[in-house]
Amino acid sequence: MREEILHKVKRLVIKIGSRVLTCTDNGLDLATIGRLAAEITALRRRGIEVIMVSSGAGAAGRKELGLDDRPRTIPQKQAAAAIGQPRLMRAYEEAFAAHGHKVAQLLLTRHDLMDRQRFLNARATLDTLLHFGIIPIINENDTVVVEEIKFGDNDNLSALVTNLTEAQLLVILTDIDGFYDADPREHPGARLVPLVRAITKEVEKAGGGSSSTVGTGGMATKLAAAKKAGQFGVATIMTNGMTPGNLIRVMDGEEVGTLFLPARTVLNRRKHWIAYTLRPRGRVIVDEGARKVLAQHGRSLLPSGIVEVEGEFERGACVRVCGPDGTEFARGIVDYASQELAKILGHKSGEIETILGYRYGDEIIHRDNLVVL
Ligand SMILES: Nc1ncnc2c1ncn2[C@@H]1O[C@H](COP(=O)(O)OP(=O)(O)O)[C@@H](O)[C@H]1O
Ligand SMILES: N[C@@H](CCC(=O)OP(=O)(O)O)C(=O)O
Repeated sequence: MREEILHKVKRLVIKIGSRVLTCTDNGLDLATIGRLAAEITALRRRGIEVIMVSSGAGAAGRKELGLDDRPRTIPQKQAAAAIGQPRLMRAYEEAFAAHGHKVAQLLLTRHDLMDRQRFLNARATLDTLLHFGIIPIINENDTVVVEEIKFGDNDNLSALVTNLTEAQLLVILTDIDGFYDADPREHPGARLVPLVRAITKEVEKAGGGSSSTVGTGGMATKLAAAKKAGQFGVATIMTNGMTPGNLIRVMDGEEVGTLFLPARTVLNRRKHWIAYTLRPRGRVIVDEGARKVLAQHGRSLLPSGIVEVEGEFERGACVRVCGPDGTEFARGIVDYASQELAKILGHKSGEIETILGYRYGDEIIHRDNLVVL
């Protein structure tokens, strides 16, 4: 199975977690960075293009602020990242230069991938860098990012980068050997799972938070990332980045870490973007009949099936679609704003024009703009 997947890999996204890159006292671990640069160089020699998503800016900077533990406020976190990011890049630059390779920095926010034009600009930049044999190193633009436009963790960002770069594999290097069937801190008998065929609710339940003072999101965000990548048809392999040679072992097809297979039904780019890149602005609660036809028969959402609208949003916004019990089961782009929906919900499509005095169409969310999760 691994061989089949690895055989097709021409372009690879490697995500490296903060703990892998830092010493216990929070400074950058230059020896590890040097070793990873050597391993990545070996992959480049095999003709594989590598895009890195690297954490570690915050962890590398917090020592300079005299903080032993996690920064407590958002400005502290942003200040730590502002100090740490150039240090991190300098460390990579020097480590790769020793092997004759050049690196480049890209700092992204969710806005950059939500907006088609920015997305295409980022893609063109990455393609150009790869064309010139330069290794792009991506991180979230922590110093400017606000809640609204934050990815929040580099696991999810790395999954979106596989889409941006059309890579064939995502490798997540972290501080643990792979995915365990339960959070190993709470369950000492937990076992490593070498293969995950599908990221089911049960699998998600086993994914706990981070155990280190530098990591963000823990296993939960890694599972979310593997799911996102999987819905693009991209497999994820997660392994311990602190173990020398593991990256090479993974690419040699050895059974290290956990392989997450891609989903059987892959979402097209537009639907993936709706489901995972856009940020939902509100909720639309539908009745059981509407839930059924949307979820099972792939129909569009009509006003008659809507029972409640929550939040304020414009026409063209992304919203969560929830069943009568409030559970989200789909996401989509609305053709009507929340204020318009409040007037037409529960009515037949034919009544829209009479109620509003105009109409954009019969559907509230057209099936082309609707993703069942
Ligand atoms: N089921 C699980 N399997 C493995 N690790 C888990 C699990 N649940 C929670 N974790 C925790 O997730 C941590 C890795 O996530 P995190 O600290 O965010 O690392 P990174 O900095 O690499 O992103 C592990 O060290 C472990 O403590
Ligand atoms: N952008 C942040 C890292 C965020 C993050 O996801 O960290 P991690 O869980 O260690 O991959 C930084 O560089 O400090």
